[in-house]
Amino acid sequence: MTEARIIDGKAFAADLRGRIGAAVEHLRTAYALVPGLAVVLVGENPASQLYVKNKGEQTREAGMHSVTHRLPADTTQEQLLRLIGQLNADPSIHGILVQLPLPPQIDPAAVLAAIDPDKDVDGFHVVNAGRLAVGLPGLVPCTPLGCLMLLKDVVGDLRGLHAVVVGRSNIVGKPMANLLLQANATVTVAHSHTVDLPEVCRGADILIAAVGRPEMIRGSWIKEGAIVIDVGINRVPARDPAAAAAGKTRVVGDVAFEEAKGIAGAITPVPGGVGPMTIACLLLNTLTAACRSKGISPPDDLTP
Ligand SMILES: Nc1nc2c(c(=O)[nH]1)N[C@@H](CN(C=O)c1ccc(C(=O)N[C@@H](CCC(=O)O)C(=O)O)cc1)CN2
Repeated sequence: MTEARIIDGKAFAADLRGRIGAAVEHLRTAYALVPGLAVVLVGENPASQLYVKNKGEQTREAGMHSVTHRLPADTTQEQLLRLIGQLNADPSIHGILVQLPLPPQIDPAAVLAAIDPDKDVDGFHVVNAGRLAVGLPGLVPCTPLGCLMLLKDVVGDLRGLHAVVVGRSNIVGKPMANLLLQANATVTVAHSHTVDLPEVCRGADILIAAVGRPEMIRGSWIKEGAIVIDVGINRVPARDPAAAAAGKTRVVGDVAFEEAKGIAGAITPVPGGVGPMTIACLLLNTLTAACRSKGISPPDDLTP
């Protein structure tokens, strides 16, 4: 039995960010255009604080204009909507992202609906969801876009392959299914009501795990040679009991990696797989939004 190829999302994302940086430099010299990204964080969720810090750093490293708005946890929906209105009207900002989750007094649907769809670099606005569903150019959610890039790097052509997406969220599962359909895969979307989920998964040439449940997908659910893309990022107690008792944690995916790697043909690790692609694709979407705002074609060697 051969071990699966480990798909190095961290290296792929670093290379993509380098290519985005080169494209940004070209935009600056050829068109005097500097793509700008505004990230809005409400509250003090520690994981969100880290993601937002990384987004700012990586945006600047790519040569883009970066603005971060850190708002207190008791910010009202009205205050947040006012800020979004200002960012929509700001010509130096081509991409707007509101970090999720939001505090309970704020309705995320109302906030996402307020972002100009052409600046919606998260791709969460219903206009962009609709564009993706009918195959029109729009902005595509970053995590599924990153998964598609990794998949295409491993298999090239997805035509006719059976892809099973486990999870049907608006942020990952549904856009992922639409992207796979566009790539001519045969797509099954499985969820909490699916009958005999292990058997459904065993039918997959490509298995996308996006359920948010630590190590739920076992090795025995995977077809030999399948490509497994693990979107899950779950914090569980550290392996060492003393460390766990001291509150230390580790990150695992939705797939039982140690079991799966002996069966799959290729698999993304957690951490270091899909996660780093999310921010790289955010930069890509910002570049795309900036180009479109000036009627410039985005460089096609960057898109999957
Ligand atoms: N507005 C948005 N909010 C959130 C999104 C999003 O795409 N848009 N996604 C997640 C958080 N996220 C980016 O915002 C994100 C998550 C994980 C990673 C990452 O690189 N993860 C590392 C491991 C990190 C760890 O150890 O905790 C990895 O997988 O290697 C990047 C970005 C929710 N909110």
